[in-house]
Amino acid sequence: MFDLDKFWQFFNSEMKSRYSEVAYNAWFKNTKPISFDKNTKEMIIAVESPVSKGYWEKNLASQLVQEAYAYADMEISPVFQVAGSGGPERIVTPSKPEPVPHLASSDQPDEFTKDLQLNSNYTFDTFVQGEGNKLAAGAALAVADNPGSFYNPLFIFGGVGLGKTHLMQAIGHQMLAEKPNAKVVYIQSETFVNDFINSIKNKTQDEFREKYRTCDLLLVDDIQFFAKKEGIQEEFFHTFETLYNDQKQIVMTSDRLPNEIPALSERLVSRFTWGLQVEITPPDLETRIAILRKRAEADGLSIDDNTLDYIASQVDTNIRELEGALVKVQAHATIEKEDINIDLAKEALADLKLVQKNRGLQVSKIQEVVANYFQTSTTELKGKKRVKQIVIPRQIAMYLSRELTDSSLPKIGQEFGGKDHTTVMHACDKISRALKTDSEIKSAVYDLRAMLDH
Ligand SMILES: Nc1ncnc2c1ncn2[C@@H]1O[C@H](COP(=O)(O)OP(=O)(O)OP(=O)(O)O)[C@@H](O)[C@H]1O
Repeated sequence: MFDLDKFWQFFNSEMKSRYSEVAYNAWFKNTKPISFDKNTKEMIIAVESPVSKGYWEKNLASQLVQEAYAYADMEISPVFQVAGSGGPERIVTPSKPEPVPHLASSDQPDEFTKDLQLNSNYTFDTFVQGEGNKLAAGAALAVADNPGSFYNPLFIFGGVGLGKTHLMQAIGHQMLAEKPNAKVVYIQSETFVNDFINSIKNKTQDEFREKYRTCDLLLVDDIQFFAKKEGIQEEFFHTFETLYNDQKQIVMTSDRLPNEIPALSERLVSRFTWGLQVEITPPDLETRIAILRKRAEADGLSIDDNTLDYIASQVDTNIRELEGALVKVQAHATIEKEDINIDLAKEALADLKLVQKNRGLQVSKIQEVVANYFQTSTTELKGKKRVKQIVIPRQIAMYLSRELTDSSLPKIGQEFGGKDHTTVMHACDKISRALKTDSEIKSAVYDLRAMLDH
């Protein structure tokens, strides 16, 4: 009798030994069998996202079929279904079983060293996956596994300090680990701009083109700086076309989507969307703790769970700052000659709390919290619907934005889908008055302030 759960356990342990941890987490961990029909041989498997489905169908289904045969002489015909909604999908995975070796930039062949400044810490092994980044990590792995074919270009976007550069460079490390002679070019977009300008000044355009148009992997960080630079965009367009047509991989990062980059030419916007665009969103508490734990381990620090939890709860939007908080605690412990514990962490980070408070909230954060509270969406808050269930939350969100941020009325209007500042003013007046007469609104505003910690 074929036992589906047992077979899946067997298959998973096989895959665990064959794939790196990152790849395993990305492809297998959340994939589950649903049913097997012994007459039709159909095995239904739930995968996390459409991209995962595509990847399984293209790259992993055959392994599953082989393993079923190896396990029970069983022929199966896998069918993949997407379970739940996965958000902006994209996925992952190196087919090479070995973990990705680290390669310090000093190990690069001479011809690349002048362009290549890969940070040796930015590998897949050191990258912690969590809710906010697993699709991006998956996509990066898929690209590292199949450069130039799977998702080209790969466009990683998201807020400051969330790991975009780290992931992008991890692709570079993996390519160099597998093909040490590959030509990997990693640049900040400003470097491209400067190189281009210099090449015109020095009449070295041929060298410029040679550098950018003949690489195997081009990694361009913070591409939003191409905004409004027509000549650069024109040049980059040709670079892109050449690499793309030669099936060379292009990876870009940005703080926003291509169509949100001011005055980015239509043809670049369209090309940037040919491959895959994947967002990294801020890490949840669990991921932040995991990042700190990994970092502490790497630094040989022993920190108990409560203290890690405390530090992770102090910085919630930027991993660079999260790492900074750990460094601060570490420094404090050295100066005070004490072990790291929660009291010491509190002392060390006391001023961080102040800074964070003074820095104030973002309107977007307020919108998110208000939308959640009233079980609506930020899109509705920014929209035009005039029904009461939306109008009240929208007005409360405007009121709190006015009260708790430094944003001007026009700026708030803008953040609410481009509304006029008089609309914001009206909302603020209305909620101020309601606070005196309407107990429901009063308690909602009270709760929301508490949630926003203000
Ligand atoms: N998931 C993660 N696991 C481990 N470290 C991470 C992770 N995400 C980010 N980091 C670390 O956080 C720091 C900031 O990451 P990175 O520079 O890649 O962010 P970024 O999104 O490119 O930021 P920016 O928008 O400023 O360019 C780096 O030290 C990086 O190693």
